[in-house]
Amino acid sequence: MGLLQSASLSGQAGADGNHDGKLASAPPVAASQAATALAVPVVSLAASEEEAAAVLHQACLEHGFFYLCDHGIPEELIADTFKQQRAFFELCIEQKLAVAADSNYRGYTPMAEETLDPGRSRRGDTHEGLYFGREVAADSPEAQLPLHGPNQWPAEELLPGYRATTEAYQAAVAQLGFRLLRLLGIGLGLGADYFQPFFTHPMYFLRPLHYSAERSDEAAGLFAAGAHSDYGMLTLLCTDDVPGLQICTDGATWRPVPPLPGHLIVNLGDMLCRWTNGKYKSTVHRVINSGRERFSLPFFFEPNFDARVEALPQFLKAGQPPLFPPTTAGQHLLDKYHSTHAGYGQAAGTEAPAGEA
Ligand SMILES: O=C(O)CCC(=O)C(=O)O
Ligand SMILES: [Fe+2]
Repeated sequence: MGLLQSASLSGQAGADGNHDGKLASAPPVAASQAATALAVPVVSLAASEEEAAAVLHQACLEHGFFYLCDHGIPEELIADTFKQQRAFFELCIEQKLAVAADSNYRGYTPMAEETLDPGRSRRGDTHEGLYFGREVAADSPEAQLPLHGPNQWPAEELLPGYRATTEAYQAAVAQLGFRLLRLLGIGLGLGADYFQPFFTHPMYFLRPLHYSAERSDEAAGLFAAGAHSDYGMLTLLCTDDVPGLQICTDGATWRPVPPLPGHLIVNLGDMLCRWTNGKYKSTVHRVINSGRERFSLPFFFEPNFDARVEALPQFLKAGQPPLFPPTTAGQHLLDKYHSTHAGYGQAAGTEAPAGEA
């Protein structure tokens, strides 16, 4: 699919919500409505930066979700990365727990450890996952920061090629993140390099996920991934061919964003919403499982730990306070990990950081 096209998707009404454009607590339950078609824009990286930035800007204003094509990550690398993740998740629990998430929250998080929508869930989400951040040597001064340090890799003898493949995919998708940063700067009229200084030591995380085949049951409070907005700047998501991702853009209806072969799904996180004082959308989404096992590869692209995230002056109306209090990228991430990961406080041995309003 080329530039300026959009994928028109019709959806099934599900649990309903109310996303008010602010950062996402999950939408409250409301009456069901019939779903209408939703056009998800497609940004092509084969177009000029100006053209691509214009489509991206529109997508960010509308739903904060778009498909990305002509992204340049080889199909074979994607296929190998999924193959390696499947092999990891097929290991027995003891082998997986050998790389259990450490004090930097890097490593394995078991099934149901995460509850993305604690208000509505009765059990943890039906997925297990792994966090791999930007590799930081244990003796680097950066390793003093929360969430920073060496990654934990399964033994090479156990999963030959796992680390090399996963790192190659992570490097490729991180490069894409930097390309999208340029488009964001152009789209906002701030200049292609505007966001670069906030990403000199980015906190990015590849998070291979495995969803069990257990059917989601909204009434019973069981979700594959509960309703949430993403915490960072951008999420670049690659999924297998099993649908499940849904977004709520109108406060009332959940609509599917199905996988499209050769395309990544990109969505904005909270930090862009904060920087633009709500002008760009960090849209609530979730994963509903209809009975098939599913694998996905979200890549969370986040600014430097100490990057200050606050509304840029051009997005403030005279005399009006910003919608969100200022924070830092690191603080926002820690706040979110504390509220959604059962293991975070324990593994980290940290005190809960001061919450934000
Ligand atoms: O697996 C998916 O399709 C989405 C996952 C997601 O929303 C997340 O991990 O934040
Ligand atoms: Fe998400």
